[in-house]
Amino acid sequence: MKQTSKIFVAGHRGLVGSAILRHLRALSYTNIITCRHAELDLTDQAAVNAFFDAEKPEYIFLAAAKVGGIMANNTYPADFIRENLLIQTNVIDAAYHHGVKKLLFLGSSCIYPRMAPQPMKEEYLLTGPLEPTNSAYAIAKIAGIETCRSYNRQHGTHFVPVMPTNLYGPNDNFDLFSSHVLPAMIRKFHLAKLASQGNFEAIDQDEARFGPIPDDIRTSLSSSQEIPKVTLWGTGQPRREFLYADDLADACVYLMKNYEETELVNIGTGRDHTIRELAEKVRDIVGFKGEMVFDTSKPDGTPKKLLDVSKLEAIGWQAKIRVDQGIQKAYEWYASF
Ligand SMILES: NC(=O)C1=CN([C@@H]2O[C@H](COP(=O)(O)OP(=O)(O)OC[C@H]3O[C@@H](n4cnc5c(N)ncnc54)[C@H](OP(=O)(O)O)[C@@H]3O)[C@@H](O)[C@H]2O)C=CC1
Ligand SMILES: C[C@H]1O[C@H](OP(=O)(O)OP(=O)(O)OC[C@H]2O[C@@H](n3cnc4c(=O)[nH]c(N)nc43)[C@H](O)[C@@H]2O)[C@@H](O)[C@@H](O)C1=O
Repeated sequence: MKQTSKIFVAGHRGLVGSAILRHLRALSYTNIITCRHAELDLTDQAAVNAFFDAEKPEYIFLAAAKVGGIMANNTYPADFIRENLLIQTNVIDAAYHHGVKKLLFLGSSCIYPRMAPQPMKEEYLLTGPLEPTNSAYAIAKIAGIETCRSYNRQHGTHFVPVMPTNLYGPNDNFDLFSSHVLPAMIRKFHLAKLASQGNFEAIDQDEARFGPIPDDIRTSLSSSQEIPKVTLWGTGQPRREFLYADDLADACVYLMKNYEETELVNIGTGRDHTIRELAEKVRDIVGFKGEMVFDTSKPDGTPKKLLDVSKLEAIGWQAKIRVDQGIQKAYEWYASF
């Protein structure tokens, strides 16, 4: 991939796509193409083909997808499987027909079996049953891996599936129903801190910027003189691994330039934390002084998800941003609005 190559970043306004775009610009790539969802719906095959006819990209980062946390996945499985199958199939097929030199397909660590041995190696794919809260999304992503492999085998393309762990950073989704855990914690602790300071104007501004605050959280923030409690989901015992989006972007560009094979590669840090430990870190970084409670009526999901990153390290890449530094950066981004 040269500085002047024509590079399509699909999903450039999301968490991952925006980080890849920032990274490519910082590295002085000059010929990057993007298209907003409102102008190009990637589930529409004819529209995707017309876009490729007009733009003729040479390299693609496929970071457009229907994405969400445990509750969104568990509530809308039909949307997750349908939209992801359509987006990835349309883009991968158009990439083949338009002679794209290399494509990186973003999968997810939820492709591995729920009870896979830890840390999870690439070869554990399809060795056991999936986690039920996100099986529809996981099966779409597994189909994406097999689509890349099949086009490579039949057509000699160079389409590479990469499997990132849980991600966070600027342009994350902070909606308290559909987000992942880290942005949800940042927002819940921040709102509770504002309420404990009596800063209700800032809470209204937060709602205007990041979307509606659910009624139960609103009530806990507005009513009393006491410091509100922050309610988190599940038992707090599941373990997750977190990678900052800019580290992921660095890994994706590194693999695009240096990985000549086509088999899938995990992208993570190799370290995990319990949800409770993570909550304590976020609470301290935000500076909230009150209590947190766990609502065990909400699902835990997979008990433990930690990627084996030895393949990635052998290719020459390692994560650089520690989780406490990353949370600090993500909180600064969120609180700057
Ligand atoms: N976030 C995470 O923790 C993880 C993410 N990943 C993977 O990384 C990739 C990117 O995820 P992430 O950045 O977090 O997700 P985001 O939701 O932040 O971004 C997804 C982007 O895709 C766009 N998009 C969605 N549907 C369409 C469509 N039909 N046509 C055109 N554009 C569309 C969205 O646009 P709009 O917002 O306008 O709809 C958005 O810009 C995904 O493949 C995901 O599976 C993997 C592991 C973990
Ligand atoms: C990236 C990955 O993301 C999803 O899987 P997940 O890792 O289970 O997702 P999550 O980030 O939403 O939750 C992680 C853990 O955190 C707990 N938790 C506590 N309190 C909140 C909370 O307030 N919000 C959320 N969302 N979770 C909370 C929650 O109960 C769970 O135990 C899949 O969509 C999957 O498809 C996928 O690829």
